[in-house]
Amino acid sequence: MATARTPGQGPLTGVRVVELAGIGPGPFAAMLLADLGADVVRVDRPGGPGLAIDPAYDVTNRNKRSVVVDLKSPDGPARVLDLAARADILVEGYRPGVAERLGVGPEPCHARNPSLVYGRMTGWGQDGPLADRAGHDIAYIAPTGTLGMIGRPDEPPAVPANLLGDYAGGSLYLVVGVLAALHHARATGTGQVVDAAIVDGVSHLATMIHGMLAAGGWQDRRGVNLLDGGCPYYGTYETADGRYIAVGALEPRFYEEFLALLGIDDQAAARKDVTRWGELRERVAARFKSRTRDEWTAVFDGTDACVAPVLSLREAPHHPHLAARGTFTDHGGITQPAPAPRFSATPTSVRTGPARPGADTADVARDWDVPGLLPSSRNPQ
Ligand SMILES: CC(C)(COP(=O)(O)OP(=O)(O)OC[C@H]1O[C@@H](n2cnc3c(N)ncnc32)[C@H](O)[C@@H]1OP(=O)(O)O)[C@@H](O)C(=O)NCCC(=O)NCCSC(=O)C(=O)O
Repeated sequence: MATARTPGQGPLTGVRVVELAGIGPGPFAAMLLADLGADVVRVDRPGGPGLAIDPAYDVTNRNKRSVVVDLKSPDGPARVLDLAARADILVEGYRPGVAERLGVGPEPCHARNPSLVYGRMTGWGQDGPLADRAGHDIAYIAPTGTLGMIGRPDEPPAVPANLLGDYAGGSLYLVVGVLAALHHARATGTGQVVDAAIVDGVSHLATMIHGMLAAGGWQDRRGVNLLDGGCPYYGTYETADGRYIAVGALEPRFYEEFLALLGIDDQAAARKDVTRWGELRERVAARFKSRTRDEWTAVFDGTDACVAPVLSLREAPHHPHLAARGTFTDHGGITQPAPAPRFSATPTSVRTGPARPGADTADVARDWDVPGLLPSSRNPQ
């Protein structure tokens, strides 16, 4: 019998993923795989993970199904190994050694399924002096140099929520890694362990900056460089209504269009003359202060001046361009980002809302042929 949560749709249709529930980057990586059509079974723990939000609003569990397995019960590990035996990819985000201690580490999984891709998501990585230490996004990005490079020169580093570490440096690298390893496993029959550490991924994101640093084109401090707000035609400005507008007019022709529309006609030479950047910044700031954000947005609308309004999260879905593309979607009464990227032959969508812990046990037991997941078979009378 087909169910409302039957997986599918998207380029990863037919790929089976086991997610051992954790917080932050692991669940988001598994959501990405689910968005792309994989059959993701989240193994929730009794009582849920530490920082869990209300499951009904935990949108990073959309497009997944959930079973609850107590890995500390005598038969718990065997249930997860049964799932791993039928899976292409497993994702876990415990501290190093925890999965091994629970009996679901790479060794027993590969003994059951040699082609399994075993993806490990952590902040510090599987080895190194800090591997066993607890942490969160901000502590992982701090030593990489990336936290220190964001913000104004005379203020503390700006905190980029948990987007940079958990999701960009963490989840996205895990997903790239497990899909690359899946490609290898399909070609050779050999699985492997993918060690995705936020510290590695975030450092890797700064590759171009390190090149500029080596070339003398980037100073090793924040807020004084071309792309970190140090440049007057690449940054944000306050408008008359206390909101903000963003400018990224780097190339000469875009810079000239920007100045012309802003109403400044004597600063063309300032673009390449750093000694004039202070004056240029003041002139630009004064102009932007003279009208509201939305008035300036209308001025630059339809031009190549590379200017855009800084919107809030609630405003974003209503931006005309994002609305036209359907960048956000509504599912179950929750406005949320639609799956990305987009595929011409295998379109994706939000198929189901957040999986409720344990709600799909019967369906998964049947579809994956793991009857041991069912409570009755665990406790035969
Ligand atoms: C986040 C953590 C610091 C949380 O630390 P801990 O609370 O000590 O959890 P651990 O991962 O070390 O261990 C998980 C514990 O749960 C138990 N466990 C796990 N799953 C189960 C199931 N299914 N059943 C029973 N018990 C379970 C497991 O045995 C461990 O308990 P014991 O056996 O009793 O030890 C750590 O998981 C971690 O470093 N993870 C990797 C990096 C990471 O995800 N960082 C947070 C990113 S989120 C973020 O940055 C942000 O939100 O901001």
